[in-house]
Amino acid sequence: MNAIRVAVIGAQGRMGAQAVDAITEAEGLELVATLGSSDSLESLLEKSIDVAVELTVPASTEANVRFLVEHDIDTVVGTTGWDAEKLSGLEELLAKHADTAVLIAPNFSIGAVLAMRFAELAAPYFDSAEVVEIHHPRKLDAPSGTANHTAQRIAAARNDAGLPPVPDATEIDPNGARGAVVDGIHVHAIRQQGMTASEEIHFGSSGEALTIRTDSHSSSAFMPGIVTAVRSISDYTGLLHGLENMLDL
Ligand SMILES: NC(=O)C1=CN([C@@H]2O[C@H](COP(=O)(O)OP(=O)(O)OC[C@H]3O[C@@H](n4cnc5c(N)ncnc54)[C@H](O)[C@@H]3O)[C@@H](O)[C@H]2O)C=CC1
Ligand SMILES: O=C(O)C1=N[C@H](C(=O)O)C[C@H](O)C1
Repeated sequence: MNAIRVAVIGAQGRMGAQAVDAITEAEGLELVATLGSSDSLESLLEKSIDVAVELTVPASTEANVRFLVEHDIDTVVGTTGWDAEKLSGLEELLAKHADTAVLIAPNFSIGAVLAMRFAELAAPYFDSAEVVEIHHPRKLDAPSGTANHTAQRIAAARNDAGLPPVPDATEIDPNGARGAVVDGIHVHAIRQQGMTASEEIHFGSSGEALTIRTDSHSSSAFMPGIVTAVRSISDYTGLLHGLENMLDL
């Protein structure tokens, strides 16, 4: 069987550099292009790329991914900053490229993917739910893509179960101490030197609490997920939001 021909975009970044190594070492994958911020995406078109891995910055990712879809290249995206409007625009574009797939994965770590699933399962059983994410201070966006995705999934599970809004008597909060609110779920972002990425999901009901925590101690946590996604994306078409869609969770 022919090797899957892979390009990494954002190859000089923290994630991109590790992805280059992981793809180079992975059986059945062949790294054929690495692009940095000054390289043109056009250069990919003569290289018969099967899968592009996009690990850049929130300001660049949408244009990069749209270019790749327009040229029918399956794409695995780790970059954050994908809001509902950008996702629906991408879905519309993918509808015109019926054989092409894009995975937008807020988090490639299996621990984080499972934590989100556990949170979704727990959500209908608790009155209160809040998300706390902790990242390195170089991170450009807040709340993290993972925290947004977690809050959205908790909110959807609560909604499906017919739960009312989370209880909260706060009337006075001039400085935003209650954090961001994503689909009715409060999300708090901490930036801490020495951290890679962590998330805590706090649930509470009368007399009890449940805390789910996931820690990524280094970017190596994300590499098996990237390799899995690159290997399986050709089995899909359209937009997949979250690695869980490829893991049968
Ligand atoms: N989904 C996941 O599991 C993970 C996602 N991330 C996300 O991945 C993204 C990248 O993270 P890091 O590698 O830590 O950031 P980074 O800042 O170290 O790397 C980003 C790289 O992209 C390059 N770049 C910017 N615009 C570009 C363009 N148009 N074309 C090509 N390269 C371009 C920059 O020059 C830089 O080298 C962030 O959005 C981060 O939140 C980070 C870790 C895990
Ligand atoms: O910027 C990071 O580092 C990370 N970004 C992703 C996010 O925003 O959720 C994934 C992980 O948390 C690391």
